[in-house]
Amino acid sequence: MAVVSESRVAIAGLGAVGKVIATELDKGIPGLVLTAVSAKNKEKAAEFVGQLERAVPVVSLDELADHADVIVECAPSELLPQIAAPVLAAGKKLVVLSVGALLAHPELRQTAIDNGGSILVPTGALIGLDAVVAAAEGTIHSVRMTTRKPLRGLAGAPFLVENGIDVGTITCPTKIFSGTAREAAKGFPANLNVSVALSLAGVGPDHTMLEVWADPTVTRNTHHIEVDADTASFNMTIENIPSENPKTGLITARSAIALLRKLGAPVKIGT
Ligand SMILES: NC(=O)C1=CN([C@@H]2O[C@H](COP(=O)(O)OP(=O)(O)OC[C@H]3O[C@@H](n4cnc5c(N)ncnc54)[C@H](O)[C@@H]3O)[C@@H](O)[C@H]2O)C=CC1
Ligand SMILES: O=C([O-])CC(=O)C(=O)O
Repeated sequence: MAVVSESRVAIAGLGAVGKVIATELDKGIPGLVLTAVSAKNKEKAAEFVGQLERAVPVVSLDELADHADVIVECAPSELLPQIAAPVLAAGKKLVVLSVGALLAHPELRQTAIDNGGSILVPTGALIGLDAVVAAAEGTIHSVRMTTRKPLRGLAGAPFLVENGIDVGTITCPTKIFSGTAREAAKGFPANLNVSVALSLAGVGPDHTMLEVWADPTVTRNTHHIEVDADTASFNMTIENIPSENPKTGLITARSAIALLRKLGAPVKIGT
């Protein structure tokens, strides 16, 4: 019988997403083993990994590639190039949650190509990327997305600060942004990664159109997508329960875990 070796997984960022992924890896996912984490607060991280069944080292972002075959990026978006460059230069796999930051760093794709690395983008907090990727094999005519978030799921976004919008004063559903996924990535780097993932699956960041509503009547981060293609038209909605980070839906970590599980699975479901 063939001996299947385990892939070593490291996590960059132990926040709402990273802690859940680390915990699930520690519980056991066939073919995968957690081997390192990186965190801003090393003492808190050491305490966290100390509670795992199998403690792992807390290392710097630059060292992650030395410890693992697959590195999961779930840190603030501005750290993406620092995390990704050494991983891809070492020809390893990088799972990216801060998808929006990929647009500002197209050089990462070339680093992956030159060194045999790969960038994996999970569906994350969105829905339907399997169908969008399939439709993109033919011709997609249009992709539109509408996001509604409770006010605390949007607070502090650079677009709001730059435009003097105080979501705290909003008392009824209010459209606060209309534009492309590329513009959303700049204006909402911690809130709308999903729109960039959708754009990369389909017609690209300059042709994926987005509306964002600050909505005091919703408690969930809600994303609705509408796709019109030559093979199908479809629209879907996901209502995400916020995690300990109100900007991030609980399903985000689960999507990354499902992607990791699929890496080593003998049967892989979905495009
Ligand atoms: N692709 C998608 O569908 C989604 C993507 N996201 C994105 O995923 C990323 C992670 O999200 P969350 O876990 O909710 O964020 P979070 O803010 O809860 O966690 C980020 C963690 O990174 C840590 N960190 C900060 N500086 C660091 C450094 N120098 N080294 C190591 N760690 C550092 C922070 O202390 C924090 O614990 C964010 O960029 C978020 O915008 C979130 C939701 C959906
Ligand atoms: O969890 C969500 O609703 C989406 C999110 O924060 C993001 O795309 O960055």
